[in-house]
Amino acid sequence: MTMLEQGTISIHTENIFPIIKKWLYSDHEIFLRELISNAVDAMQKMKMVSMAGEYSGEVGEPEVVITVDKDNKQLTITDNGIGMTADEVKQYITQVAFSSAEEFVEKYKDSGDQAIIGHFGLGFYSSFMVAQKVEIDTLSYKEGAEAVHWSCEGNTDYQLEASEWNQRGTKITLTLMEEEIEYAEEARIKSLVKTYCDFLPVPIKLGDEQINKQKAPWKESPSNLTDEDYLEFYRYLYPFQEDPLLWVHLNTDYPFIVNGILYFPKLKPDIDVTKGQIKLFCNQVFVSDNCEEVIPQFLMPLQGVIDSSDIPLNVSRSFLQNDRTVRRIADYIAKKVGDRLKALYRDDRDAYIRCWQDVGTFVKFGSINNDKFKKQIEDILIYRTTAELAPAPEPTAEPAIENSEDTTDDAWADSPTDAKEEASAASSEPPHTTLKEYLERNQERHENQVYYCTDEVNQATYVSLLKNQGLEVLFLDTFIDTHFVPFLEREYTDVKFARVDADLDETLIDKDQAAEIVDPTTNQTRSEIIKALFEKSLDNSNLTIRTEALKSDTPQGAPPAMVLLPESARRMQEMMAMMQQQNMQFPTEYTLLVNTSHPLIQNLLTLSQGGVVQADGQSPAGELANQICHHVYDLALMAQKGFDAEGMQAFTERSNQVLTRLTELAAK
Ligand SMILES: Nc1ncnc2c1ncn2[C@@H]1O[C@H](COP(=O)(O)OP(=O)(O)OP(=O)(O)O)[C@@H](O)[C@H]1O
Repeated sequence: MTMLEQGTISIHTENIFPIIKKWLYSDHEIFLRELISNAVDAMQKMKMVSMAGEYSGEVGEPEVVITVDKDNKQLTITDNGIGMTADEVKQYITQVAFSSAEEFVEKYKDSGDQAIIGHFGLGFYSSFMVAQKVEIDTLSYKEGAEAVHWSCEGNTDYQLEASEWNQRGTKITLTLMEEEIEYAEEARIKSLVKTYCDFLPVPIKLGDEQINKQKAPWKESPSNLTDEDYLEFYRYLYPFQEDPLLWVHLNTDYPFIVNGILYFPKLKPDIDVTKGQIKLFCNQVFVSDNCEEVIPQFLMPLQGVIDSSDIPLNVSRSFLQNDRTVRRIADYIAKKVGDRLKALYRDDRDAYIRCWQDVGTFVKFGSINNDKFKKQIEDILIYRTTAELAPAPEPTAEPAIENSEDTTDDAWADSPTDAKEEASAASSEPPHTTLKEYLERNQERHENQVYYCTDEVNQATYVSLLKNQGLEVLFLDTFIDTHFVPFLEREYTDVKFARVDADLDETLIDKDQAAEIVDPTTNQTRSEIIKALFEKSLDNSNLTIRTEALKSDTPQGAPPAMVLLPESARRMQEMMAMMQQQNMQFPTEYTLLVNTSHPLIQNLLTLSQGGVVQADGQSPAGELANQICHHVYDLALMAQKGFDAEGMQAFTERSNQVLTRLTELAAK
């Protein structure tokens, strides 16, 4: 081989090779992505050169071929791209590539411990993280070009000589360092290609076998994709997961380029909302498994792909967070998600309600965190309700937004609220309503007062009590609602929110009941006697006994007793539990509301008054009344909290005693 040149790579600082070699151990693997990207670039340039008529030969089908040779610790990456002349090798590899690698390392050093997103930018020289020697054999497409061989052993000296390489394009040969021999394993290479280069638009072969998927659906026009295509892509990205609820196809090229498909997954209870699951790509090359800085925080649980060459990659995360384009891209994504939801609400209310349980969590989280998003979707925030509502309006004929190409950026200017505001119930789905509709509907009965339920099972007694008396209850029963209710209160300062068990609405109380009539002999009302009876029996200073006659259509339509937890005390308890990451402790102070209209309570009063006192001072009837007081209390409490072991045992024992006593009486 004739030596063309022997030189010294110009360096401006100390040798950067040791830095590159040591650089972020866990990320050595990215060298393969960098080399394959260069190969694909070279092939795309070849295509352009040919299209411009600057090359008359056969371009051929582009492909990247990788070979591994474990015995010789070698890995080669070959492309049939544009190739390089000796001058270009000197210019692009020894000068440009080196100085850009150097610049990158400089920048990295400045950013201290801050992780640099994607580590793009290190380029060709990243191969020195794994190779003790890197060789290039390349033949340019240019007429009369001669093949050249460049080699460098990870120091500042390189050789450039003639090469026997006789095909257009470039072969990079890495002789791996001893400790990097894993990159001569076929399985390792396959998995790296699948991770980083799966969607590159040219076949990548390991020997004869193509190992990348090649089709990037997010680059397609949405109108060319069917629902099945979107689902198939999701299943490919996230195997063994339930199908997503809906998706949004992002497709814009002005004022920034963003393509992507975002999926709303079914939410799992243990989901970590702080951990992103969206894959970030740059020109179809995988960059990172999280793009927390790029997508708004509230959309973090979304899945899918974002591809943008406008997101700066070789910068620190904090730089990225403050980058104007990145912020605008984040806004764009949030707006598209909002548009998609509004289109679904408008076009298919049933489908919207069906996925609301999961999607609603994102939307509520988004409303709390992002004012623009809140404004965009506030009219489509819905709540399941106990009201029986008329069917939803027919959908309009406007096309769904996700299927429209997008080339505009109104960067979330005040978006028009085009959602329907009429009744939002659906034929086959449980009725749902917006808050505005709720307030309007109930203006007469309970103006600016919202009753809500956080646990349909435990609060069933309360819900049916309110419902039976014509009061409408909203279900705010997802984990985000603990934060969402205070948020709504801040938004609607005139409106009061009370959980169904917080207090009694005046309309539930029957004011004309006999229980309030004063008995001239005792000078007490029946209500006062019942109160005293419970106070004495339960003997619990933290417990307030309140007696009221509850309205009911049938004698046993309202429960004999209920536990009321004051709204503010309960919320305080919830907040403490959240901060300490513990289960909520039951508030220490609360009220037992005893329903004086209930036959059980009326019988109890009679029982407590009518007993014969025995010689030993005991009154069997009085004792039974005492036990029944406890029992009534336990039953009311049971709706609110389970028993501990001791409580359960006492409850069972007492139940048996009461039943025994009652059967004795009945048998007499
Ligand atoms: N396989 C190849 N075929 C043709 N030219 C190549 C090839 N690999 C590298 N080059 C040339 O070397 C230059 C430097 O490559 P390098 O990977 O360091 O940086 P880059 O690709 O320009 O940018 P990046 O930092 O994003 O990787 C390329 O711009 C290209 O001109």
